[in-house]
Amino acid sequence: MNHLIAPSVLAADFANLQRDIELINNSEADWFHVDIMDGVFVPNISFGFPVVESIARHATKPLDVHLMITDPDRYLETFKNAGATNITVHYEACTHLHRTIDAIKKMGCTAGVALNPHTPISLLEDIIEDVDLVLVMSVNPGFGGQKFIKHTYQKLHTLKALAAGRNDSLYIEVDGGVNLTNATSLVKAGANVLVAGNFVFSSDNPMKTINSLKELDPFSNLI
Ligand SMILES: O=C(CO)[C@H](O)[C@H](O)COP(=O)(O)O
Repeated sequence: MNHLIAPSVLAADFANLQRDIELINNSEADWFHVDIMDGVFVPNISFGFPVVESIARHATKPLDVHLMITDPDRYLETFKNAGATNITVHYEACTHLHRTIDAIKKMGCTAGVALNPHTPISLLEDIIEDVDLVLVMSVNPGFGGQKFIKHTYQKLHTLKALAAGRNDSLYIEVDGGVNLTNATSLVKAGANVLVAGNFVFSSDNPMKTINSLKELDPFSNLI
């Protein structure tokens, strides 16, 4: 699978949200990454259902919704109705992860599980076949613009090995501090979805930045 790019709307200009949505629509990005923070699971609050509905109304690409919230089961259906294509919940926020993943799929969405930087890949041993996506957090969740944690490379290798032969269509997503310096190495380590927020929207030309991330060819020098 060629790698996908999911610009994080968290770093967009909320006063010009429609402009930034159109920018993503017209770029080579594949998905919209939509971060939901509740101020409890993470020490920050982002935005809620009306904003997700507005994004969905204007977006021409799938909405990849990352729930950084406690007890996400309460809101799965509301996010689906707001326009989510993929819903990712945190391993650390779920008591019955298998049930939650099942509920997301039964609604017709793809289902992802996110891991905080301290949470080992090995904990996915008994659920790797059931998820569509694993989101490896490469910063502690809650804020954009943080420094990339290098141990992520090791986690991507471990995840790729865990999924091999058991879930070969798995989306392996990396989120936090992604930029043009580490993107090639991340794809080589196993990531096939790159989330980028600040690197895109703080750049002089966000469209060009998205397209540069997409046009990387990490395997071009391999026979
Ligand atoms: O989930 C997130 C924060 O919890 C963001 O998606 C992530 O941090 C991306 O932002 P940036 O690319 O600016 O690091």
